[in-house]
Amino acid sequence: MERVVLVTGASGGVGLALCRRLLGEDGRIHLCLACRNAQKAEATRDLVLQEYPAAQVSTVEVDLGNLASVLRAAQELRCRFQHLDFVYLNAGIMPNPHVNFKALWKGLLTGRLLHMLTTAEGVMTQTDRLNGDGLQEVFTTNLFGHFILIRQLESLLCGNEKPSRLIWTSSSNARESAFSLSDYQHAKGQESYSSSKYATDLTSVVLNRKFNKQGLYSSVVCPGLVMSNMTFKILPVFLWVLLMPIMFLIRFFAKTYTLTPYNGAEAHVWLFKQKPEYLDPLVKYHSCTSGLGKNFVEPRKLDVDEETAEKFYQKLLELEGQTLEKYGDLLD
Ligand SMILES: NC(=O)C1=CN([C@@H]2O[C@H](COP(=O)(O)OP(=O)(O)OC[C@H]3O[C@@H](n4cnc5c(N)ncnc54)[C@H](OP(=O)(O)O)[C@@H]3O)[C@@H](O)[C@H]2O)C=CC1
Ligand SMILES: CC(C)CCC[C@@H](C)[C@H]1CC[C@H]2C3=C(CC[C@]12C)[C@@]1(C)CCC(=O)[C@@H](C)[C@@H]1CC3
Repeated sequence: MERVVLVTGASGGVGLALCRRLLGEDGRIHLCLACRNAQKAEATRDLVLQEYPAAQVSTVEVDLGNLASVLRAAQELRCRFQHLDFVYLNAGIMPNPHVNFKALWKGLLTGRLLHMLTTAEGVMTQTDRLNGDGLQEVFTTNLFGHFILIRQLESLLCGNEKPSRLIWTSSSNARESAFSLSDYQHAKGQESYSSSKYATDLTSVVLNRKFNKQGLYSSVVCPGLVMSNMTFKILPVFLWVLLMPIMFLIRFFAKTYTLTPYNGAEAHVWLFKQKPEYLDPLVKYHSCTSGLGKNFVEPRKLDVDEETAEKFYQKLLELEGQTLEKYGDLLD
């Protein structure tokens, strides 16, 4: 029986590279591209079919930052499929990024530069805003929209003969100190991206605890630093081009400088080939590239407190309850 793979944020960057690589691994999968823009989704489908003309590729429209759109997409997917083998929860945003170059300079003097260049700790801030649902946009797009999506797809993911896999694109920028249970949407701070990725790690840990017995397995990956539309919003493209030789040099010391979306998708593709029972739920799988350009995957222990993870999960369930009450008319 064909395997069905759903990829969010499939229209560019890591998501698109992942779709191409997955079809290279197994041309018989049914690939469903989840994109917020229908035209982009069709263009992506055409692009993928040019490379793999015999592939089965469909599209579904979903704006992860808009909960009504997420509920409609879930309804559509429930009608189309009986089972989802893999869901790559990859779409993500980092709006209005600001780089603190002074901090990088200080890092050079204090010996923390390499750490800063790979995690952006103390280097990046963002300005977030409220979306149409009255929720923080980064939290909703990067985590909560995905959470609602998988919860609404539970019948396709849990309790079936075959296991199902969730693979979240997290980040090495995920940091406990950017996250707080009392402000889990990160309305007050300026590190909404870091907070949303830490929240992603917490969520994955609890999903494993609650759903492994029902055949659902969740993993988190970091694609490393990748040149994509997201990073092109951090610095102007010409500056990135000028910095490219330096970044290739940095890669000799920082293996997470994967730089291309193809390399960034290494951990996602590796997980596609693994048996879920053998994976560690408390590990993040990092895509890495050596100085000479060889790709590999490095597992690193997650920095999560399981009690905080459980408390946060309860808060997600509360917010889910409010969401479903608000959009009752969109439910079956
Ligand atoms: N680039 C990097 O260095 C790193 C990236 N990551 C993570 O990797 C993932 C992919 O990012 P990357 O490929 O680099 O960035 P891109 O900006 O290239 O891709 C992001 C994708 O997410 C989609 N997307 C954004 N907002 C929404 C939304 N509201 N609803 C549906 N889809 C949406 C975009 O769609 P559209 O084309 O319509 O904009 C696009 O397909 C993200 O989760 C990011 O946080 C993690 C670590 C490092
Ligand atoms: C490398 C150059 C010589 C200087 C570039 C300075 C900064 C623009 C980068 C240094 C560390 C980078 C970084 C990210 C963005 C660009 C930097 C801040 C990320 C935050 C991008 C998104 C992620 O998810 C993280 C894994 C990246 C961590 C490193």
